[in-house]
Amino acid sequence: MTEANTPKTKKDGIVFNIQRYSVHDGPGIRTIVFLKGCPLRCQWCANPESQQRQPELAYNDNKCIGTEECFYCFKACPVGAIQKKAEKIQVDRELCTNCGSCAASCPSQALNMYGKSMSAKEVLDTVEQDSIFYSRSGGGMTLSGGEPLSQADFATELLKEAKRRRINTTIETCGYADWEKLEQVCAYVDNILYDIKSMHPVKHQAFTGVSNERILENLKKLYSSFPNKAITVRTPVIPGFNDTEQDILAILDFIADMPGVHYELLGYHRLGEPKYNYLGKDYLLSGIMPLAQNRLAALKQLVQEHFNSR
Ligand SMILES: C[S@@+](CC[C@H](N)C(=O)[O-])C[C@H]1O[C@@H](n2cnc3c(N)ncnc32)[C@H](O)[C@@H]1O
Ligand code: SF4
Ligand code: SF4
Ligand code: SF4
Repeated sequence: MTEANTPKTKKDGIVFNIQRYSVHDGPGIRTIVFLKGCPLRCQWCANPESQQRQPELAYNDNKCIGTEECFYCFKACPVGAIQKKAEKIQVDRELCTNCGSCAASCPSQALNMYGKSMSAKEVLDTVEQDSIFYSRSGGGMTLSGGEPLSQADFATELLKEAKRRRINTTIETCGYADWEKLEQVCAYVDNILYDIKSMHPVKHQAFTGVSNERILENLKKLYSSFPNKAITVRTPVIPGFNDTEQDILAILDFIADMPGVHYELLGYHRLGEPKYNYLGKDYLLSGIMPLAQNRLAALKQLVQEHFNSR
């Protein structure tokens, strides 16, 4: 491992991106901190680089200047995982240990590491650079990922530090974690964005790798344990998985006895698709197009009418 990828202390976390000036994922202008690691494998996941907990190597063929020009990566790899392929390279993922040496030697950033070790102070010092925007817009820091609860202790450190610096906090979570971890983290969160991807346990298992039982149970506990927190349940609408009226009505039914909980639909997008290729992974939904605007609008209308009739 290179120095940047080696946790400096036990308290450090693995962060793969800090995105500034976001107007999604919480109120106002926000800085999104993306933590690595997730127990789910949603087939549509826009952040495949988030799923594995440890830093991992990405290779973008388009940026490689060619093995005739440099081939520094070959010399840097201690395990022989890099070979020539049509004047460029290929990475043998079976051999690769994600040590990062090749990425450090690559002059064109064709090779890159997703994820690096950071302390809570380092993260918050970056987040705080935008505090002027937060105070004007009601924004703050959002923890995302990956699944922030898979680094629950680090997430708690980040949130505590944000609170100490009077920064508003939001978390985006799939809700799949031990209840104690969810409870621990949410104690320091102002807004909770909580995904319910489907009410159907078998479909949920098939498309995300886990059943939805624990997720649904955790939402009930969250609602009763934190009556004053702002909770928004969200559903990414994925064609062929959960894009029927019945799918959405079943979720609305589940949250019907949780007054005050907001609900939002997110349109499926394929912005993450190229990253699957960089990681040597297959994108299983490559033939699936985003939902037509009018179908998504009709589902949003359904949600609106449901709330109006309550
Ligand atoms: C990347 S996830 C991270 C937080 C957490 N792991 C979760 O799934 O809620 C953030 C949000 O992006 C949504 N999302 C992921 N991939 C998507 C895609 N291809 N299209 C639309 N929304 C997507 C998720 O449903 C979630 O609401
Ligand atoms: S990250 Fe993988 S391919 Fe790159 S030097 Fe390390 S082992 Fe070799
Ligand atoms: S070091 Fe980078 S640019 Fe050079 S051959 Fe390897 S991947 Fe291509
Ligand atoms: S739970 Fe979130 S981060 Fe994890 S695979 Fe699904 S969409 Fe991606």
